[in-house]
Amino acid sequence: MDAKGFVEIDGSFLEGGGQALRNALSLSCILGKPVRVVKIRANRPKPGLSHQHLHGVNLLRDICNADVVGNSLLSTELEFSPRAILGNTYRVETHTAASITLIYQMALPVLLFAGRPSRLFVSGGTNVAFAPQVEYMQQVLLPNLKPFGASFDLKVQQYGFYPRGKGSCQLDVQPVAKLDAGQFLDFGHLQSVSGVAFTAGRLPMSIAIDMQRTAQREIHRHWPNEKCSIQAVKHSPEKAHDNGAGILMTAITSGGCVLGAASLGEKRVDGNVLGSETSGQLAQYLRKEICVDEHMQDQLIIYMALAVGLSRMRTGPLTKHTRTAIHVAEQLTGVKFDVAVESGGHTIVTCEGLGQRNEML
Ligand SMILES: Nc1ncnc2c1ncn2[C@@H]1O[C@H](COP(=O)(O)OP(=O)(O)OP(=O)(O)O)[C@@H](O)[C@H]1O
Repeated sequence: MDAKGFVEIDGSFLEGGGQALRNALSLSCILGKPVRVVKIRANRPKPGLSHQHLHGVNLLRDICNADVVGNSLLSTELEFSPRAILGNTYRVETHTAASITLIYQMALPVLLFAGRPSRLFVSGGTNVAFAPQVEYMQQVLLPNLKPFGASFDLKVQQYGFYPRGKGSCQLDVQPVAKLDAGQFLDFGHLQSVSGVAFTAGRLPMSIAIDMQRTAQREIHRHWPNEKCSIQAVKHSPEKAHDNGAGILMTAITSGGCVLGAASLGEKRVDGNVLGSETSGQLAQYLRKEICVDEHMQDQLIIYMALAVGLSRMRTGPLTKHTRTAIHVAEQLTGVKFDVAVESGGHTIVTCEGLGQRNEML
């Protein structure tokens, strides 16, 4: 902590993207600790706050009635001094394709420690690159938060894609008194694979069907006896204004693990390629029998750090995002994460959480 009482977080460390900022500010609100984040997104081609990050910062400012210095577009340094988390209804209109799920990623842990239920409307992109697709948040993040005793309800009012955005969602969050420790160690065996392959706008339903068939065929090739059912949909014009295509596949195992893999169509969309890439990614997780997928890893770190008791996850090699999340969580909470690499490339991440209580309830 410096002389002015700020904990300084170096945003260029490891991944050097937006995640260090999101985790630092969420923890700042929950712990009531002022933070200064410097060198924000230093490793990105256009460093500093983008629309998504700026809207997230201003949202947390409103949720915590915080004092903020440096909250402007492309700013590379920010001081954030939170007050109590009250909980309310909030609206964020990004007017861009800023990722709605990443704004939710920042606000969700904070609202779990609010004094009353909250509702959060955000407009922007629901399915955009380098961020969880909204279906991933609903079908993979939500069940992975269950062991912590945390939950939310997420409704999509309108799907939105790059470059125009125009998506909108409603997130409802019930506060918790505390987070329980999460155990993600027992893979068991594969029980079923489900998911959704979608198109929207001018992209025809046949692309969704190609994604669906290829993805199902690949899973059945390796696991002929397990159920694999991917739904193919074309969003109506009322649900999505623009062109978009993507797929999310979710695997559930007998040990209670829920793993996801997702892909998004870019300029030229080949449904067979998207279906094959996504099922290939999921099959890799399943063959390795890991309990937490590559993207869920970093998203669970903040919950493990705050929980009461020992959380453990069995995953693949740690991503830079995860190591960044661990670094930020250790700096702000004082907890220690233990990372053990096992033969076969498994990693066991263990953390005795801070045992944070919700002072507002
Ligand atoms: N395909 C995916 N499925 C699920 N989650 C994803 C996927 N791709 C990225 N994520 C998650 O989105 C987050 C991205 O963090 P990151 O810091 O890279 O993004 P960002 O804030 O948009 O910053 P930047 O623009 O600086 O990269 C991470 O939590 C990561 O796990």
